[in-house]
Amino acid sequence: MQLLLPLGFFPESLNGPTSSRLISLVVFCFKRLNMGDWAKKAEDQEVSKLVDQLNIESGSPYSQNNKSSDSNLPDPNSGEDGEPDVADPAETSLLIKILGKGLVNTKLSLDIQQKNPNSPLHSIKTFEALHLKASLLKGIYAMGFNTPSKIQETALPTLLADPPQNMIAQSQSGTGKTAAFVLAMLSRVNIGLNHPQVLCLSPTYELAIQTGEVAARMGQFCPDIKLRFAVRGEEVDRSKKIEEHILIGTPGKLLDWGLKFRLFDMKKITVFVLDEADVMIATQGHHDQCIRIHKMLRPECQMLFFSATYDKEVMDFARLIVADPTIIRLMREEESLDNIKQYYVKCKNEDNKYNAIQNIYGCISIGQAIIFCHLDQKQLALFSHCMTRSTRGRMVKTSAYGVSRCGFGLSETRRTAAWLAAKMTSDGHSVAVLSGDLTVEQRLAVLDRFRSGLEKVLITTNVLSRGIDIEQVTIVVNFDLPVDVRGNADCETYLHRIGRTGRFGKSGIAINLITDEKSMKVCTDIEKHFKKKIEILNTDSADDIEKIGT
Ligand SMILES: Nc1ncnc2c1ncn2[C@@H]1O[C@H](COP(=O)(O)OP(=O)(O)OP(=O)(O)O)[C@@H](O)[C@H]1O
Repeated sequence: MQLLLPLGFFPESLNGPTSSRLISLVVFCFKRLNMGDWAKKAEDQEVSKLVDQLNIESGSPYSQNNKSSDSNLPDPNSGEDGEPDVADPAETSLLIKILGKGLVNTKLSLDIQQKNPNSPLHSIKTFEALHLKASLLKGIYAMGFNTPSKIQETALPTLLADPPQNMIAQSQSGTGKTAAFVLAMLSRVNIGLNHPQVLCLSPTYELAIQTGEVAARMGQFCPDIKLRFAVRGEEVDRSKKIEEHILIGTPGKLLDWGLKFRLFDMKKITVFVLDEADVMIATQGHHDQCIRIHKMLRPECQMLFFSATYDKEVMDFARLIVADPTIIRLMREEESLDNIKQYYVKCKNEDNKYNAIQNIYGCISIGQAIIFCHLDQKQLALFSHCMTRSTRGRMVKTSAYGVSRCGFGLSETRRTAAWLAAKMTSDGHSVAVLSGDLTVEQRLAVLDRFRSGLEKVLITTNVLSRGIDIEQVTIVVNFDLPVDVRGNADCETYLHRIGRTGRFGKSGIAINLITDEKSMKVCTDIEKHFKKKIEILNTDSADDIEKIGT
């Protein structure tokens, strides 16, 4: 079995940090090989009937929104077509029946949840039913996936269909979107052709690496499929065309390689995946780069957009640039998962916020925690400078260590990750800080240490709000609630942040720390937006805290 490891999967020419990551990934894949899980197959008659019904009633398994395929892209700011906020209910009601139900009980085991037709993790069919290549099926089972989740079961037949169909898909955080599009990417590769055929764009370095790791694991029995990361720090020989089949990376790097250096031909791309599509469309820098790439692709290229959230403008825009997409959407109240219990804590001031965290830690056992802060640029720059100097490239006890060494201005800049990290460290917690201001190597090192459990608390910013998949995270704390530039609730970011816990049906806790009317209003607006209760938690009461931990 060891001989089947995906050595051929890894590009020969990789050097730098990513290649060593790939080596450890081989080891990782090897460790995780679990061929004992082959057998389990769950069929649920009732929901199978629903799907059959769906086929009959809609004439197509999925909603079709036949928008223009015009490759002359419209002005993203002009969006005046007045489309409804959610997809036409008549078109999507059946889909929503399958996808939209929240998880019902956080305490149920994964298996039970997957058998529950009301759970978005419920599987209607088996992976075999998708008629995948045997080597891919083997990879899926080796990852421990027995049955597809709802998004996988619903999306994969369309993703794998011939002729290829475009898709704009939404499913809640941690329900298996990445695995779905990665499977589609791997299935589409023609190993007879030695050039890039699949592009997968991620908003951050970490997410690109994580997606590549999923692809490597899933493709571990497909040694001929080659993948390459197109991320910051990844060197490329400009005199040689890229030969790997799949490129996963950030838009800027892919644009450099494809357009500036012409190291591969965009016209030969057959699958284009936009992960976290809404942020890729809505964020200025990403938007421009993604659209430039998109414009260079052939109209026949399969476009796959995935995210847990799409606001109206983003969805309208996506529907304009993706020709005839199959759209899988959730209703607003179904976007947040019931397995993530949400609370808010009223605090008098920043110090009091810290006390709330202390009290929670004192009363319940927490696997790993992610704490989201707002960091202003000045603080970040100073903090990062201190860290670089104090650690000399090594990431040991990163943040707090660096902070104390450089004498970070604790008094007036209390509301910072550094301040929080220092305080938590002095209380005996093992803490790491990850912000967009670190070098990519530092960021990856911090994340790796946290992922492997060396640090139990990760203090971070929105840079890690999306996609990062760490099973052991049981609690997410919004030390500062996410707001947009005008100070209004940033509901999408909130949902992605809390989605770092409660992965694939596990139970999770999200805690929002509130200090004033402004932050209370943000919290209430988020509650109203998702139509999901955020309960008050009194962290001065051990009894109350214990209740949330049960
Ligand atoms: N069919 C499956 N069976 C068991 N586990 C699965 C299955 N599909 C995905 N998973 C696991 O569930 C976790 C979440 O999956 P994934 O990261 O694909 O979710 P996502 O929807 O992309 O999340 P996000 O919205 O945060 O990006 C991962 O650890 C993944 O390995």
